Amino acid sequence: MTRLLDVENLTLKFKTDEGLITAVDNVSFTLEAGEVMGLVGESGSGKSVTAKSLMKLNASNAVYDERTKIVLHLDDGPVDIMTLKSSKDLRVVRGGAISMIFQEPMASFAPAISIGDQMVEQLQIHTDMNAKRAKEVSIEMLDRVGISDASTRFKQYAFELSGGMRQRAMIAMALSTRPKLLIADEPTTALDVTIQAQVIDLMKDLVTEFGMGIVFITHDLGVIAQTADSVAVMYLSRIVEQGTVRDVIRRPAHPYTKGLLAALPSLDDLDRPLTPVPGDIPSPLDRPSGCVFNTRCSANLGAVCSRDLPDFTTVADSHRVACHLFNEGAAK
Ligand SMILES: Nc1ncnc2c1ncn2[C@@H]1O[C@H](COP(=O)(O)OP(=O)(O)OP(=O)(O)O)[C@@H](O)[C@H]1O
Repeated sequence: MTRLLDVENLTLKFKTDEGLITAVDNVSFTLEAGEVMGLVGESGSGKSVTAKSLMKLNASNAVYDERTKIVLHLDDGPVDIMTLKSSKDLRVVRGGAISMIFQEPMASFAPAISIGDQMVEQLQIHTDMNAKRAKEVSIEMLDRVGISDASTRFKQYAFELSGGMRQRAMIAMALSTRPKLLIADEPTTALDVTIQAQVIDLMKDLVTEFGMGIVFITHDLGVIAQTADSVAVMYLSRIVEQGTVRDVIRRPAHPYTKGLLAALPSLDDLDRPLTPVPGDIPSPLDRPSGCVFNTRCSANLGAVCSRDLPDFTTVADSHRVACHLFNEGAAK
């Protein structure tokens, strides 16, 4: 395994008129080349902000804590992302070593420029290819993601493609520069299930072929079970559980992860009622003291949960959980 990414103590607040919003709090994880890591959690838990931090792509009201360390390991040495300041420096990672795909592919394509011209332009910014070679590579890439008649599609505009095809074209554009890290933010949520399965299979093939790492963001643990090697479960800006997908899905430890799994439909037991996690995520301006999940937790132990932030406890190999149920030394 080759280490691709180290994220340590990522902490980010947004300055707003109402006060400081803690969007990401003390998040740490690592990613190896060829690994798919799922980042899962309900809306507002901090998944997208975490992912955008890897390229320092958050809005200008973002304030990173000085302990935040993000290091991307490239062939010619490590890049300390937090030290990159100018947009020229950041170009090394933005669209170069790191690419991002989104739920809505229209956001990636300019409406009045053909898909091909956009792919060629991106390749010319990030590589030393000439226009002829960039065109060849773009058409090869469109073909590689399963778009038939790629040279005709190359000349078309995003609105001329179906939803599934647009998603594939976006993946082709994101991967044409051969990024080391792909950030996929809910890439299949808007697709119907058949196309969703095809796009997931495609991404898995490409990880193997290109040896890149993927951070796959979704609110759906079912998609993570199909796609990822490891998973980090986020709730209200913090990671509450992380480990291999196998461990976390087979033996979930945190009451929140258990709740997310209980909310998934099961084809084996159609009579089992779906039980959504009760309650709503508190406002980030009004964060609970102690464990961030204590206001919704069915296993709440009382004072300790609303008073103390739980440390991580290792429950198996790389499987860690931040919950007082596993904190033997905690005064309850
Ligand atoms: N520019 C900003 N200014 C203020 N708050 C922001 C800004 N961007 C994000 N936030 C807040 O940061 C928190 C985390 O947002 P984030 O988009 O990462 O959540 P998410 O888990 O990706 O949710 P979703 O699945 O809805 O995208 C939210 O409370 C959000 O409102």
